[in-house]
Amino acid sequence: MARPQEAMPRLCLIEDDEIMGESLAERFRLEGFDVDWWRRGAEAAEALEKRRYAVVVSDIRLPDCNGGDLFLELGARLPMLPPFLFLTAYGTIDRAVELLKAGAADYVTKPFDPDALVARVRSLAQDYGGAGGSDMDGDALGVSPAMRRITETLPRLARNASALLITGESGVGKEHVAQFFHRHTGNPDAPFVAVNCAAIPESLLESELFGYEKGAFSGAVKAKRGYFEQAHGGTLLLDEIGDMPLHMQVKLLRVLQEHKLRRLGSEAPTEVNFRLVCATHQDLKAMVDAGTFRDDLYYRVHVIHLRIPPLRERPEDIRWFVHHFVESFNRAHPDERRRLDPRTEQALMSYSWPGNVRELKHAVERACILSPGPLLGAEAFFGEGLEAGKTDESLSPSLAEYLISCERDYLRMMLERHHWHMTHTAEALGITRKTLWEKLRRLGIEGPEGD
Ligand SMILES: Nc1ncnc2c1ncn2[C@@H]1O[C@H](COP(=O)(O)OP(=O)(O)OP(=O)(O)O)[C@@H](O)[C@H]1O
Repeated sequence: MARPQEAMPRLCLIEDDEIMGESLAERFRLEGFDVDWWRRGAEAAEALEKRRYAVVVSDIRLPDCNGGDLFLELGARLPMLPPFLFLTAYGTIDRAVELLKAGAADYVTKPFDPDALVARVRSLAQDYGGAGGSDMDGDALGVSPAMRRITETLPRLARNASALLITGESGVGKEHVAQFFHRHTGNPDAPFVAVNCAAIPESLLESELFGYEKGAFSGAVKAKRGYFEQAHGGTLLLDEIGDMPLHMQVKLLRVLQEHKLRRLGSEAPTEVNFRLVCATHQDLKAMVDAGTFRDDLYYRVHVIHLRIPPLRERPEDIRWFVHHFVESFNRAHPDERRRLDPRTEQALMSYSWPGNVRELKHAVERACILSPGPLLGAEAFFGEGLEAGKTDESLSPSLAEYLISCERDYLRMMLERHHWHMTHTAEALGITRKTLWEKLRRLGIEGPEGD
């Protein structure tokens, strides 16, 4: 099947030299990029304002301006810039280093190895969000293969499935995915009702879910529709379904089978029809085995199961989310636009994010608010101890450096344990070989002979 158009990474090439530009444009097109080639800085600036690119490859010396000034000027004006990679001649290396400090992604010195350049550009495009197309809009769940698969599958499930089970650690985005499912059911105006089963006291759960008639119990001064009824015609999310007590599980199953319920204090049945999304961070199968979750309900809700991987298993999404949340901040605060220092990105990607997307979102929001200037440095995320130029030795190494060194040591230990067998090590770590390879490259870990 043809890949959708936006899956092709869009490259902005700024190069005035005809021979160099022609050969780069051709090479990148052959490599599967959708290339826009601009000879002048002004044309490129206009395009960068209008189109979304996955990556920019720019010469520093251009006929109408300096590529570095163009980058700085756009960075100050636009809410978000794709990664900039500069092509530098010998005499412009100092300038390229300065640009790195100002937030550029990388530079290569002419003459360069075209294969290495393609590999670097591909990795920047992937880290940033691949296509540079519609990925950053509200209808994407991430850019990792796992999240792309889920994004592609969900609309079909939403049209056909009446029940869905979403599992994953706290904060991975289970409720977000449930809302995405609901938006694609074809009736976006229908109700979406989210209930956290763990947050409702057991004694109130039945009346909250089933509703009650006036006078059904001492506090029932007027009739109330329960969550099941409120979700009628729409989607009901039962979050933390593993926390539902056994006696309520029986009642839930009956509602799912009969599509009817009786409010507390009522004899008359009320018809209810909703799509059910259950979410949990627990292992329901293990709970069935332990007798704390009913097997008949398990089979009823488990028809379609989506597992949302933790962020540490999909580092591509870390950078994508950071940009996504910075962009949200910039939209809300157009006068205080922020952008990321690439060195900060590396530290963010090396951290394991135990609180997943929720923790990352809060960290970005906090960093955007606390950062004194537009460039988000590591100190905004990890504390004042990282402030550039700080000399207090007691604050060294920084948290980011410490986290990176922990990760480096851990990977080395795992590699040694698996005799440096990449596939076995990646499996043991629960990540792909590619992710492992990228981590080794990023952390500067070489094979045993190079050590
Ligand atoms: N794809 C996404 N795009 C934007 N924001 C997201 C995305 N996924 C998650 N978030 C945000 O991350 C936070 C946590 O997400 P969510 O509440 O869906 O996680 P959860 O897995 O349901 O957590 P819990 O298990 O604690 O209930 C929310 O603020 C949510 O808006």
